[in-house]
Amino acid sequence: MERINVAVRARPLSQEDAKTSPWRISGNSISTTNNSSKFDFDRIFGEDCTTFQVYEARTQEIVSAAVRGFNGTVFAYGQTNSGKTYTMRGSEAEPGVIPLSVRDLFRTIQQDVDREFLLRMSYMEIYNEEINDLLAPEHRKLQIHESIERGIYVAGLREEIVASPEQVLHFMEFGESHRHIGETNMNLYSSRSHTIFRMIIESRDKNEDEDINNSCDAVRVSVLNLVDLAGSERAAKTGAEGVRLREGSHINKSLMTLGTVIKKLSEGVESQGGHVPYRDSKLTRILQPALGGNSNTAIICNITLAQIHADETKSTLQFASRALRVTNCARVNEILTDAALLKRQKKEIEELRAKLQDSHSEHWEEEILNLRNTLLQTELERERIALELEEEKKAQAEWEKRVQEQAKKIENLSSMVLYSTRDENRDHNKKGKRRDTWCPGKLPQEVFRELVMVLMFALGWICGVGDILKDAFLDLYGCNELCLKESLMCWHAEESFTVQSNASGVKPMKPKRDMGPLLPFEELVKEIDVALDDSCKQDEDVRSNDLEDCFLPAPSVLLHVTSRRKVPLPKKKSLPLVENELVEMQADYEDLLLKFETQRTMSEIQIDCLTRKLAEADLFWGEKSNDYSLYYANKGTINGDKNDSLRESEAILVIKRLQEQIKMLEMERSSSQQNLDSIVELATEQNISARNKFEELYEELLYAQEEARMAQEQLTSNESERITDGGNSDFVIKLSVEVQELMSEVQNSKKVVESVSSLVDEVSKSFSSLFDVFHVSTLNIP
Ligand SMILES: Nc1ncnc2c1ncn2[C@@H]1O[C@H](COP(=O)(O)OP(=O)(O)OP(=O)(O)O)[C@@H](O)[C@H]1O
Repeated sequence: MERINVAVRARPLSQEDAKTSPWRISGNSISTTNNSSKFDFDRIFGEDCTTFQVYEARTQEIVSAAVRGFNGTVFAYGQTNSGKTYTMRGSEAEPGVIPLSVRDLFRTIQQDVDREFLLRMSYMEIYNEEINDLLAPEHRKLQIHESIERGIYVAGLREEIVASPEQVLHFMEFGESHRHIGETNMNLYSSRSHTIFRMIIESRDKNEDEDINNSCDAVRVSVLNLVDLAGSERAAKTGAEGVRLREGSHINKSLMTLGTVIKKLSEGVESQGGHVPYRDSKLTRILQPALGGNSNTAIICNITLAQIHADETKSTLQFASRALRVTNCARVNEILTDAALLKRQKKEIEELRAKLQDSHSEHWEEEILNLRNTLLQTELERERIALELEEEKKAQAEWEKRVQEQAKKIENLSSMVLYSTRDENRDHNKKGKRRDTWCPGKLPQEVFRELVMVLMFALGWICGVGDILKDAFLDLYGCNELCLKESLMCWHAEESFTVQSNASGVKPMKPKRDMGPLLPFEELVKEIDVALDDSCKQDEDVRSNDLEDCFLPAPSVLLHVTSRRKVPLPKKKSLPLVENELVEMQADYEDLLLKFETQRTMSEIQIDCLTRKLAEADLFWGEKSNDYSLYYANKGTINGDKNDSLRESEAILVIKRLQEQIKMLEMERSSSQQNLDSIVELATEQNISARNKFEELYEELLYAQEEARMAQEQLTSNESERITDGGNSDFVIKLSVEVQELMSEVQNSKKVVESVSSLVDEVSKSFSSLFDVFHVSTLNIP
């Protein structure tokens, strides 16, 4: 965007006018002497300035830009007799802007060796709102047209190809001779029309033929308008009457329209979508591109500083001030030759086709396949987790069953021990019938209980489950742990047994027994036999002491009552049943211990596994379930005896929760599946529609290609005509429009594909996040 350049040129004054001038110029400012008005411009040229200086200031640059392909317009504006024609056309003594521009134009072209130029010129006037061709005087009342290719143009206006400045000036002289000039009171040679001198500059790169694919095959076409406007005038001053009055009326009217257009543009009406009355006059209509359009524009406002023309000068300065606020947007005007246009369109079609193929549905099919694979993997993962959960549940049930069986066996064994002791009591009762004892019935039971306890503990110790058997025994017989330890101490004591009886003060009778490895079951049985034998002997001793009453000694004491080993006659008579039971017990115990050990190992492994998974589940559900966290946090305070049952409860609880999780995940997965199905369906529909669109576009492209080929053939045959009159331009324009439509359709299709792509991306992201949640949840499933 560039502002219109506005310069002011004041014509020389007579000495009298200079004395009375109300204006004062200071730099680029002009003001009235009483400071009632002040204006600033890009440049103000005083009466001493030459036309060349005016030309140099801005017009020279515009001409240079025109050679490079930018449109340019320079026009002189001002009241009549202010020096517009003097500035634009000049004289032999002082050439005006037009001849200076023409010479500069050719000079610049000659310096550009890389491009070849074709220059044409036209010269027209707008007289009484009629356009006359000054190069072809017979061409009058020409009409203004507008087309995509040429923009606004005067139809039928002659354009002479020129090759030198002299040729241009010659045609210009010819045109001037047909211009309407009339005498008024103010100007002997007053311009009665607006004249527009136009140079059309075409150029193309000289290397185009060498490199046919080079983008420089475009032709630049720029227009340079140099306009000498008729001056605004007041009939009272000019004394115009009749024809002159009518001319002045048209001049003023068109200048007023120009002023209105400049005013609207300076107010930004056009940029706000408002109406700018370009069509109200032929002048503004022809100059439309130069006013707020595609052109570098400069206005030279000619003024006179005489007192008598102060109002007109002020009006001109106001117009110039408004013009300062108008901006244009000049750009290089590149057009393509028909062949180049076809070539470029072909290239664009190839690019579009490549883009279409790039965005082919294979990509989406691949995406859908990936999504389906992901879904399948998720399904497999879910099934695997469900199977693991099922196996875990089975293992848990089996473990519970084994624990129950184990408890039942322990119970059965306990009952067997009880029955055994009962039978023993019965045997002793029988014995009691034969002889008196100090404690009939009591002693064998206690002794037997002690022995069984020791036996169980020893076996348990051997098998590594002493603690469990100890607990079972303590539960069965209600002994305290101290008692059991005492027994064990005595059983394995290194020191000689000491009789602890207060009543009899029994002395040590058994020698030291060396501390050896744990006894096998047979030796334990022997020891039991010895103990029983000793107890029987003690019975006899007690009886010999005639003790009527008895006290119940501690089992451990009774075990150590005597160390004498006698012939075990009584034992053989009293303990056959016990021996059998012991054998059975041994077998049962061994079997039980084996099973128990196996189960215990399995249980420990399962418990470890469950504990680990519970810890993971705790991590996952810790935030969601405070109750469970609290429960789990308090787990450590639970007695060791109930660890297994608690862990079992925990495992059941976790399994239930995990089952709920799985149900939720299955629901989520099902909803995800539905979403995915709908998305796949949508994507498939979009894909089909994109394919259809592609096929349609492809057919249209083929059709366009065919048309292009035909056009090329036609153009080849009419190559000579094509250069001068652009006979196929309409067809090319039509083809260009069709290609534009195709491109827009392709763009639309791309947008559809992009929208589908973004939709699939979003779904993929949501599915991915859902899968992550699912995956994290499955990590917590035992
Ligand atoms: N800067 C100047 N130096 C010398 N003479 C000038 C200058 N400007 C104008 N003149 C003289 O003033 C007279 C009027 O100038 P000119 O015809 O260019 O005015 P104009 O604005 O074109 O008038 P109109 O609008 O009536 O055609 C001419 O005789 C011209 O030589």
